Amino acid sequence: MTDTLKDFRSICRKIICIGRNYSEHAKELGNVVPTQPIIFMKPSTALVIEPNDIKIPSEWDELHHEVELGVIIDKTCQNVSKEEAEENIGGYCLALDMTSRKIQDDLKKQGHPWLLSKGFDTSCPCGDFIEKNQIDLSSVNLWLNVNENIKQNGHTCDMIFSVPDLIVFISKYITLEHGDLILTGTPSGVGPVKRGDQITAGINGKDDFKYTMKFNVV
Ligand SMILES: O=C([O-])CC(=O)C(=O)O
Ligand SMILES: [Mg+2]
Repeated sequence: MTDTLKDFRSICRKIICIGRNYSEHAKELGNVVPTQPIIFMKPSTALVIEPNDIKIPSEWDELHHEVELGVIIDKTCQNVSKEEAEENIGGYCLALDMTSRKIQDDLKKQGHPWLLSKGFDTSCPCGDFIEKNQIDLSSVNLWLNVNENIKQNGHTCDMIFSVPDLIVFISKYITLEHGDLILTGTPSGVGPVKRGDQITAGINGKDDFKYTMKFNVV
C-alpha cells in the first residue's frame, strides 16, 4: 500500500456504487433481490468531507441517507480472480450514498439512469482512510443516526455479494485504478433528511476499532 492512498479523497478518479446488496434494503423499497450486482457511478465531485455540509440542491426538499462501507482500491487491476481480490484492496472508509429518492423513483419509472438522483455535488460524504487491518469484512457494523435517533444499524455479513465478489464482477468490465472507491451498498433503514438535520454515522471494526463522522444537512 502506498502512502498516497491515505489521501484517496483527492486522488479518487471514480466512485463505483453497488445497489441492493442487502436483501432487507431491496425489500424495504419494493425491489427484487438481485441475482448479479447492480452497479452505478457517482462523479468524484460528489465527495464531501468534514467539516463541510451535505447540500440539498435548491429545488429539492429532502434526501435519503444510505450508510455504506467504502472499499479503496490500491493496485490498478482488471479481470481479478476471487483469490486475488483481497490483494487489490488498499483500505476502507465510511461513506454515505445520499440519494434523492423522489428523483430516483421518477427516473426508474422512465427507465433512465440514476445519475442525477445520486451524483449531485456532496452526494458522497466520506470519512478518513481506514487501515486494512482494522476491518474484518465478515463482521463490520455500520450505523447511522439522524438528530441522535438511530435509523440504520447493519452488518456486512448480510451483504448478498461479498467485497471480493464485487471486485471480481466490476474488474471484468471496468479497470479499477489506484484510489478508486467502491461503495458496497446500504443496509435497511434508509429514510429522509431535511435541511437543518444532522447525520452521525459510524463503523465498528476489529479489536474495538471505531470511527464516526458528522455532517449537517443544509
Ligand atoms: O438506491 C438504492 O436503493 C440502491 C443503493 O444505492 C443501495 O442499495 O445502496
Ligand atoms: Mg447506496
